[in-house]
Amino acid sequence: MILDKIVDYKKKRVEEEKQQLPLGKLMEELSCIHPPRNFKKLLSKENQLAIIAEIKKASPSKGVIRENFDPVEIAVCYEESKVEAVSVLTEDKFFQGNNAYLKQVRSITSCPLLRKDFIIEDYQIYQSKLLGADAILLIAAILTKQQLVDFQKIAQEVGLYCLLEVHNAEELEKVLEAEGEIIGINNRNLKTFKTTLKTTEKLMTSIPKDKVIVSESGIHTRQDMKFLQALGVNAVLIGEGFMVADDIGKKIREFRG
Ligand SMILES: O=P(O)(O)OC[C@@H](O)[C@@H](O)c1c[nH]c2ccccc12
Repeated sequence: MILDKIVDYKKKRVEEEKQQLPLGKLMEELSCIHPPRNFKKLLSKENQLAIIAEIKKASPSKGVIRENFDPVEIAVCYEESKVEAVSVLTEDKFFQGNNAYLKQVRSITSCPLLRKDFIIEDYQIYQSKLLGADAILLIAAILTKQQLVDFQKIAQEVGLYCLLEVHNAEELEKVLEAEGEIIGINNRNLKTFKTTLKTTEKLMTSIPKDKVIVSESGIHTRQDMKFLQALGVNAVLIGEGFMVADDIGKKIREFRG
């Protein structure tokens, strides 16, 4: 499965990164770090579907999605369009992201930033903070319940929100037991890459009302937005839908209606 491949590569990649900047040094640099921008509050506005807009050049299923890709230019556009938060893909092999994008984007926007990557070790959490993230993604499919608990604790200590991602009932149960507060439902089946908003519809019913719910992937139209809003979702995470647009600002206005 693709996730296994990504995680194998990630393990090697993190080892290289540790060589370049060992944990001890990284922690020293963290001592004078930014307070987080309030990711959670911005996603839980009443009567409004919040948008987390993603900066994503490529994906394993689609290859390159946006040829003329300038992360800073996209971030400026997202900010001008007043999205609630921005997600920056930093995974370099399968999504053609880069850690540097996060740093660059932070300096030019005041939106809260989600680091979109495959976190499998403590090291990456501290690194996310140093790169300028306000929130990190924790993917239940690749982490144990204990890791979800431990990683959330570290994130809280350094001042990072966590978006806990699930795509089936077992993963959701694990995330609820780990007491995640912001839950992302990934509409993409990671084996077939197919997306269906029914995944959100189905899993939503088992999530307590006090959680913030984000529907992720496969959101392509104003209709999709309306459907999710009617379900009571708090926020949507959209990558491709914006990345394929020539005029991203116009696309966002269209989605908002
Ligand atoms: O481009 P889409 O279909 O709008 O999807 C965005 C986002 O949900 C997707 O990029 C994503 C969801 N979970 C992930 C985990 C890792 C990498 C990427 C993702």
